[in-house]
Amino acid sequence: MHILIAPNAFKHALDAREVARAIERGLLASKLPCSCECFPIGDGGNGTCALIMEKLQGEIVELVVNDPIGRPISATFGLIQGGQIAVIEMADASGLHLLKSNELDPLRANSYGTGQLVKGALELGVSEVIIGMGGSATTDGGSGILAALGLRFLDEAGQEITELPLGLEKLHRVDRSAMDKRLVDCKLTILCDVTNPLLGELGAARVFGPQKGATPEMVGRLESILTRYAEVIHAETGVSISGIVSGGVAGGASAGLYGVWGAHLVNGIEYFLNLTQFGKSLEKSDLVITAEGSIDSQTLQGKGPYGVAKQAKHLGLPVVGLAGRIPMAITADLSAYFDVLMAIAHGPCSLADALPATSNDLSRVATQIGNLIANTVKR
Ligand SMILES: O=C(O)[C@H](O)CO
Repeated sequence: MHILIAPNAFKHALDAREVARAIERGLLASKLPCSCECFPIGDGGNGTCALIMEKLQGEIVELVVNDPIGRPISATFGLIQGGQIAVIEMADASGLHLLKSNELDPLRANSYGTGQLVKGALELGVSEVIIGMGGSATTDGGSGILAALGLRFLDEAGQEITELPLGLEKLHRVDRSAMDKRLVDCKLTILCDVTNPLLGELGAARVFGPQKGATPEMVGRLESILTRYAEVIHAETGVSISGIVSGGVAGGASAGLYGVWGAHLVNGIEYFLNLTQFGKSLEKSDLVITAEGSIDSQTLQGKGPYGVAKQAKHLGLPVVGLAGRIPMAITADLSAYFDVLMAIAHGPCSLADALPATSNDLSRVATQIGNLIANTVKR
């Protein structure tokens, strides 16, 4: 039996590669004679571009850029297709993981460093930029990225606003005249990790602001800033960004880049699986195991395990989903994609106790699955 192991990362516990290895370890320790292929996946968030680079064997370029709160850090981007396409991971320069909890600063954290990476790629003459978005520390609507590319944010008196995103409370208009001219001929594709819109109850500030340190008062201010930002971009470009699907990705950076640069917003996992030719590995497999910290109805909104299961089901393959948390009742929607959905915990425990046990839990459950199949096949 050939088993394809295609998990996402378990946030705060293991990256996708480690998850895959833990499952593989468990299967190989079982009674099931099997071969495994580890195919860790990414849906736009942390680690996605590193996995793309690994699969496509791209060239890595290193640059010193600003982190979300303006400190210099070393970040990388990748070049694929003979240097024609740059692959950038927003979290590399602007990620939440770069800040300690006492450094979170949602009104001032910005995406300027990601813009510096884009500029670095343009310097090398790329004709397309792919940005994996998600896992960001910012709620600046991508104003930092756009500022690094020459967009000027002006107040009513025509003074340039440099403190992003807080200064955008006074935003009156934007000036595109000094923007990098190379953007015109460069395609931008954004791999989106969620479908949330820029504004409103399900928007970037309300849903993701709190995990970036925003208090309820800050969430309100960020929502007003993004509302004003959307109005000003609309006035300048004629493009409405307030309600577009996935406009709330990475603090609204997807929306800002859609409005000003004409970015193509795509489902992160689908794009990832196509780019890395996941289908070829599927064709060789008898069973697929996917996993993520949590698998529930949200997963079906386009998250990693859903993308994997969808393609596997298209070929009629059985799919096992492993997660730290699953719903009490498995709905028909979920069972249409996951033949078996299992929580991996070894007993009732707090998240703090569960996280360090993730690797062992995954291996133990994988061994159980392997043993079950081995015994079933024997009979
Ligand atoms: O970066 C973020 O805000 C979240 O991952 C959603 O995109």
